Amino acid sequence: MHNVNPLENVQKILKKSCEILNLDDSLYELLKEPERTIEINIPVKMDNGKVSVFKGYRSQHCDVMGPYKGGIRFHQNVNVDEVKALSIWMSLKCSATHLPFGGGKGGIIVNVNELSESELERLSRGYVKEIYKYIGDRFDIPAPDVNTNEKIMAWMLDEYIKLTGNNTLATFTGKALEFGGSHGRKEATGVGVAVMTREALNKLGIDIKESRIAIQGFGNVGSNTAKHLERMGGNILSISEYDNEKGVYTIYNEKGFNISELISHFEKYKTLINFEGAKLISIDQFYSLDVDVIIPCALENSITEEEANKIRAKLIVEGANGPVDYFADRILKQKNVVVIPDILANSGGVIASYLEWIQNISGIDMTEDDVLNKVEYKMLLAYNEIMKIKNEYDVTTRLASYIYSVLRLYKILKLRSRI
Ligand SMILES: NC(=O)c1ccc[n+]([C@@H]2O[C@H](COP(=O)([O-])OP(=O)(O)OC[C@H]3O[C@@H](n4cnc5c(N)ncnc54)[C@H](O)[C@@H]3O)[C@@H](O)[C@H]2O)c1
Repeated sequence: MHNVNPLENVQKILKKSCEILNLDDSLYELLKEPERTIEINIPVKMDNGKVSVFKGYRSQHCDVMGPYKGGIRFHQNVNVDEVKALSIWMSLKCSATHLPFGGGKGGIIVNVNELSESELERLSRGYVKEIYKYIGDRFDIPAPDVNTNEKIMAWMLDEYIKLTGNNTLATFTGKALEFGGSHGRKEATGVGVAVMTREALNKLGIDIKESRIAIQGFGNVGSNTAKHLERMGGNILSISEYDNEKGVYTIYNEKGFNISELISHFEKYKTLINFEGAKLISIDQFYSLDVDVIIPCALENSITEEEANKIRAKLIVEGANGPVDYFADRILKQKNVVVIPDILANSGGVIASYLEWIQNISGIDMTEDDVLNKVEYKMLLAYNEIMKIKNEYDVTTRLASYIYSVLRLYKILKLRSRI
């Protein structure tokens, strides 16, 4: 069994796509690491009066297409390689979907469940205090990621404005509607994942109305993906979630779940267990389910060789970033399982963030329909272009997506004489 960290994971595929393109040796050397990674220590006065110091990062990968753009993650497993990898994926995602942004990502090593609300606020403001000189609406635009949300964005933006006097809303996206946020932003990633699932199923000759779907993670991406797949007629048979006390658990119903009821249940009880008609199954059973598609929407490396060997689904759509590791990917290829990669599948979030940024800068509002239609339009454009590359080079959808993104980055790097 191989263990690949997310940075090695993205570098391996990046290298392969650069080799296939065979353009310039320096292309891979330039793209394999971020332009800079900032490491910070954040002192936070805890409720008991003592100071705890938290480690945080901001990685800025490549700014040739525009300001760095990417979320900030609060998680106990955050580490520098993960943040770097996530920033590289952001560059590739922005390039694939023709956004005027480069890749960025941030994170703090913290278990949010161990902090009170006021400690969380001081930590969020403390992060901005350490990085405010290196972000800005034309330089680096953060957003939420795992365990961060519009409340945290409000604290961060407020702190940024206080420290800089630059009263712009456009420095952070993923904000509350009342504080410069955009209609449709919360749903956008899930809408995009659902649209990509529909297209890929269609290509496999499976009618979405007949489809059987399993989802890992029922947070922002997972729950909105489920909601929109249900709207399109898909049947969600199984969902795997994580609970601080119980660990990973999985629910299953062969007839499929009513997603709006499931979302209400999860909001109310913070667990999917005891939902009417939900049978508990093991995680091994989850991966070997007789379903058409598995949609991982939790964290990186959920699907390693072990899980890949069990998978019977014909399609994997990566709602999360980096959920299938490099070696699992090779097994899935041998098994003819189609994988729609993260840099394409979950790009709806950054597209909506781009539209939020445009609204903040221009002062012109968009409706939810404006935003979600634009998300779908841009993703379908990227999907169709990537399918052409897939056929031309006879490669997997992941490699085709990388080739497409890297080629666009190469052209602009060349125009700007950076290589
Ligand atoms: N939120 C966005 O707009 C967005 C956009 C693009 C990519 N992503 C990526 O999607 C992934 C999920 O992000 P999110 O915003 O939905 O986060 P989230 O915190 O809202 O949801 C993640 C969910 O996964 C669950 N989970 C964690 N570990 C699990 C495990 N081992 N098995 C099953 N469930 C598990 C958590 O309990 C949580 O409910 C991340 O990789 C993130 O980087 C998010």
